[in-house]
Amino acid sequence: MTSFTALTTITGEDAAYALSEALEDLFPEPTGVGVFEIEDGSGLWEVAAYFVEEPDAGALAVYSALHKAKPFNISEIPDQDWVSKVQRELAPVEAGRFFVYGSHDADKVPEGKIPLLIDAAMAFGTGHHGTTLGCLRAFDALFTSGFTTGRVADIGCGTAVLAMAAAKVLPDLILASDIDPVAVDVAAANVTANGLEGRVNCVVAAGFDAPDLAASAPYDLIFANILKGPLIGLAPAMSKNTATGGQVILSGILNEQADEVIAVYIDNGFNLAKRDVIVDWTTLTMSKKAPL
Ligand SMILES: C[S@@+](CC[C@H](N)C(=O)[O-])C[C@H]1O[C@@H](n2cnc3c(N)ncnc32)[C@H](O)[C@@H]1O
Repeated sequence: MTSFTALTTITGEDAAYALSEALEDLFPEPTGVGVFEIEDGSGLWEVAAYFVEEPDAGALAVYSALHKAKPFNISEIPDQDWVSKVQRELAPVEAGRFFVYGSHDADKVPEGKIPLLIDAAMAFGTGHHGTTLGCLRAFDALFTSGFTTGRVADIGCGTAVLAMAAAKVLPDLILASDIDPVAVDVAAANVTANGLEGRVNCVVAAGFDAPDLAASAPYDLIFANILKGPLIGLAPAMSKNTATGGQVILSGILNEQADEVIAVYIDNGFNLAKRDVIVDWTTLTMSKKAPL
């Protein structure tokens, strides 16, 4: 594991997103996972990994990538127990009927809320970021409006926060995938910690590229909280794997990118049903039209 400090004018998971986007431009394929501590006191965020393996070259690449986006200073720092450090700092999050909390806040779950236990680890999805929160709220709204059973997939599951929210309220088996094997291990541990063994199946896969995911398609609901580029790249597969009348909840989209993503999904057979903005981030709910 290579660790860097990043001195930056943007904060928290937004900084992590900016890092991911800048690095994605330089490296088409993920090559590892990096931990970046944002030195403004906002905490520590994992960056899905787009830098070369050798620390020196990696540091250089990260530095160059960041200079394209913002004036950053990067330096390598000694590794430490990042997970414990983050766990001490995270507060619980309420999202509609869901309450996402770490085990240090087990005594704070409010009466009547559906608890999702997620301890900070090496995967994205503690509920704090506007994209995760947007997806949880969009799902909460769908459930309220009558989506109480269906085939569900969570593409880019990270901690499995969205898959587990679905499994807590729907009777169906939920399929989840992530391209990062570390995230899938974290997801599986969270599924166990939440008593959802056998209810959520997490696999390592890019998009739908796994036999388990293909076998359960088409889906009535697909979550995909990944960046604009992967969302657009996956649009034909999302269309193929969504049942007529089914929904997709899309996030990881900066507000200024939303129109482009909507246009691509309309071209792939979807209608826009709902658009939610949380600070800089847009979450879209889109439904699959019947074929002409
Ligand atoms: C922003 S995180 C979302 C995590 C969680 N679903 C949430 O809403 O908080 C995006 C996740 O998507 C994964 N990912 C990125 N591209 C992917 C792809 N093409 N297929 C599957 N997973 C992907 C990343 O490894 C990362 O764990």
